[in-house]
Amino acid sequence: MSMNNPAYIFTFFLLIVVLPIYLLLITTRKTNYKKLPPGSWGLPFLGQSLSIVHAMRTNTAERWLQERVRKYGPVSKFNFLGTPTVFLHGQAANKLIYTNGGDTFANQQPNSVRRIMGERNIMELSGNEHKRVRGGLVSFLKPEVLKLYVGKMDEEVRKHLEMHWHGKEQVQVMPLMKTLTFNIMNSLIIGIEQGARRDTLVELFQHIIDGLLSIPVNLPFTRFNRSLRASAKVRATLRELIREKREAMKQHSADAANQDLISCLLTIRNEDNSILLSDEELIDNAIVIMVAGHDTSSVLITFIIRLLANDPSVYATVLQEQEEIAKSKAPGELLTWEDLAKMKYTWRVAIEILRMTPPVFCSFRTVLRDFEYEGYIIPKGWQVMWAACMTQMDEKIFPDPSKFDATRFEKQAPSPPPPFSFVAFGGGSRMCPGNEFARIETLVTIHYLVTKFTWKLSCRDNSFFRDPMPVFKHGLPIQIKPKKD
Ligand code: HEM
Repeated sequence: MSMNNPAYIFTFFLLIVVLPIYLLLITTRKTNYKKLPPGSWGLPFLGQSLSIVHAMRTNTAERWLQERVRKYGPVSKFNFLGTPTVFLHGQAANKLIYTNGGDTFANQQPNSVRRIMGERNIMELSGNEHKRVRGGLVSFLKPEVLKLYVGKMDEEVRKHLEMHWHGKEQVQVMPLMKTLTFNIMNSLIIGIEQGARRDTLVELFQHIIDGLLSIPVNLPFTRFNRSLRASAKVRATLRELIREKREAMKQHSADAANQDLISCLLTIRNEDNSILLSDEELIDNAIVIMVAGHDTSSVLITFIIRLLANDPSVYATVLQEQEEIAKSKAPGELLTWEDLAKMKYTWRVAIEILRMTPPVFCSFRTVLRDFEYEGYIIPKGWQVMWAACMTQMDEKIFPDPSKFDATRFEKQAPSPPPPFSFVAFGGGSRMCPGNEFARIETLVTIHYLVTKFTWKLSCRDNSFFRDPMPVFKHGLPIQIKPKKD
């Protein structure tokens, strides 16, 4: 082949010029990207959103995540609802997320959640803003204050049983527990008593919840659109309610101020006498609390009712504990804070249920600055996602994780779970401030259920799926019989 031959010139050009440039590009690209976590971006825009939403709806989401971990390890990237996301798994990852200050992670929710719940809701805020709003909410949700409301919760539970359980042979547990916990929240958080206004809010809040993890496409008839419209209507109702409460406080100040969370927040002032929370902050946070509070607790109580129907030994121990407390009360006497302190076994049962089936499946943070974890770079602007079930069902931490064992959480158990492994209520500065509220309403409800009724499951399929909260396919129907007094 002559040196002037065009084929020779072309080959020479390839070897001497193009190949070195190609190799240079490849290696540079490798250097820039080699530390990004493994995983694929999936479909344009949608990424893996449809696949994970489908896994939740078929109750295979835990398996979906476990397969990711098997394939890519504890750190992997994917695209969720249009945002580059890194999925982190393990106790060390939980610790990293819960203990890192506001400079690495912001508690920004997916766009759909932010638009529905409002920009000023506590889950969107960081640093001092978060501290201020959280401080306001905790001033009502702390045990010293909530202990004064045990009687009010007791009355709500009894009213509920009177209206929806007594005189019935069959009930659907899941919708009823939603009604009950929603009514408790209505009474203690926003202070709306029974009536048409409450009934409208129940429906609107269900639309809000349905849209939270939906694909954020705002077209008529999408879930997201229905949720946004419901959120606007709830806001209008709460604005009106705040106006009424202010008016009532002017008339009979002290009484009206101590009725519920909103009234309590309306009275709290900063040192310079300015109001602690603006009306918009009050509204956004009342919505968050109503959503965060009623759906989670109703799921927990429903799981307990299912377990008590299926496990005679756990049922017998819970019943014995509750009957002893019932025996110590006069007819009609309300439960007290001290009674709840005696319900230790019942609460351990609840905690073990939260371990195996945490109502909150996964949580998110936004990455504020590039950081390195397990040898990978997680870039600023990405979203971090983690799931409580991943450590709570890890056999290295909780041996035989699929076995229900309420003794795991006994103080004297041989090895209590290590920190950041049981995270059903989250952790760190953002740990659920409603855990005490949830404990009270759960214990009061179970007390009256086991002492006043017996029940058995009346449907073969009592399975559930996630939407994103657990939903029982048939609402968990049960046959009930009242106990003789
Ligand atoms: C069984 C019941 C409940 C469970 C399992 C639960 C679970 C959780 C979890 C896991 C978080 C943290 C999420 C994260 O880190 O991103 C959280 C936060 C929160 N929960 Fe709960 N929750 C329950 C009941 C309640 C109740 C009854 C209320 C209100 C009365 C409530 C109010 C809140 C609020 C306001 C936050 C946000 C805290 C912050 O960002 O500082 N929760 N909850």
